Amino acid sequence: MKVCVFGAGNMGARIAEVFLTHDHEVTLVDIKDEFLAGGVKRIEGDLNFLVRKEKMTAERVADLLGNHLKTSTDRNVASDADFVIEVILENMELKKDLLRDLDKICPEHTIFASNTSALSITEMAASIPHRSDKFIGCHFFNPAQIMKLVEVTRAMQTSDESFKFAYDLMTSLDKIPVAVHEGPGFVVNRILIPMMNEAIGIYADGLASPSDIDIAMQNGAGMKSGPLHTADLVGHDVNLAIMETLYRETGDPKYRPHPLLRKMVRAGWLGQKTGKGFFTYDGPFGKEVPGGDLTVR
Ligand SMILES: NC(=O)c1ccc[n+]([C@@H]2O[C@H](COP(=O)([O-])OP(=O)(O)OC[C@H]3O[C@@H](n4cnc5c(N)ncnc54)[C@H](O)[C@@H]3O)[C@@H](O)[C@H]2O)c1
Repeated sequence: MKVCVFGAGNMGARIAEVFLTHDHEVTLVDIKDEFLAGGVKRIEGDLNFLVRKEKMTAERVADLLGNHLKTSTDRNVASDADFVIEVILENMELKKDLLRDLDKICPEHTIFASNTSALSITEMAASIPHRSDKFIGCHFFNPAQIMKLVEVTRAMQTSDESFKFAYDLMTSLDKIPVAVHEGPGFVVNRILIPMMNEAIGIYADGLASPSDIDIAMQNGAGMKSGPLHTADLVGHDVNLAIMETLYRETGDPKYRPHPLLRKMVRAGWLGQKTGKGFFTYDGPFGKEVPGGDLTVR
């Protein structure tokens, strides 16, 4: 199947990798060549890791990267796509603008998906009225090449055929799909992101260091990764956008983004992707530097 992934960032590159390693023809699209190069580098790094672990041969990696993965900065490459998934910034207007263009570019049969964390699938579907039945949320989790869950989220307009197509497609990618209806944050983020926001508040109140908050939740609540490490992995711009969506959509003050989360975004301390968040990393997407807990409130 021909798959176009829009957005070569944190999530898009890894979603492209999942399709690639399951024998689809993949085109990764972003607005700048440097972003595409960064995405391809991450895919290459993951596949070479599999070679070192003897889970993939070097020949297969060369074939996948050389013959089955393309990159482009031109939206028109989606003109023969069977499936497109948008993985661009968490901004409704940007997403709608892309979808309206793709609606004109793609063939009639193309199924459209969004990897949005919390925005309305129904509102996105409504922006492409004559194809809204073919629009669905496929919410992968971070890191997408490893995490099994995909929330397959129906817009009010999504047809049963499109839902079944997406659900079966996710199963064929060795993912565990769950069926979800439209709602801010869907299932996981409605629980997870406010919990991270609370962890940020606990730190800002001076109760414990970032490391100790995570150790507490790992060993007291059975979490594999603590809330602040997870928040750094997701990216604080994404966390803030999700909290704002939950707050705006529900009007419930329990979803108010913590002011420190806002400050982190303003400082550009977005977590792993910029090399600094509640922990310090040796560069963008780098390894954690021991003892690098945030000390500013
Ligand atoms: N970060 C996470 O843990 C996570 C998890 C699940 C879902 N998501 C969702 O996935 C989406 C992307 O998040 P991310 O963390 O990968 O963001 P990111 O900032 O790492 O990447 C976004 C990419 O989209 C590109 N882009 C922007 N406009 C574009 C356009 N018109 N066409 C093509 N590319 C464009 C940007 O240049 C950037 O490379 C968001 O909707 C986010 O909510 C994120």
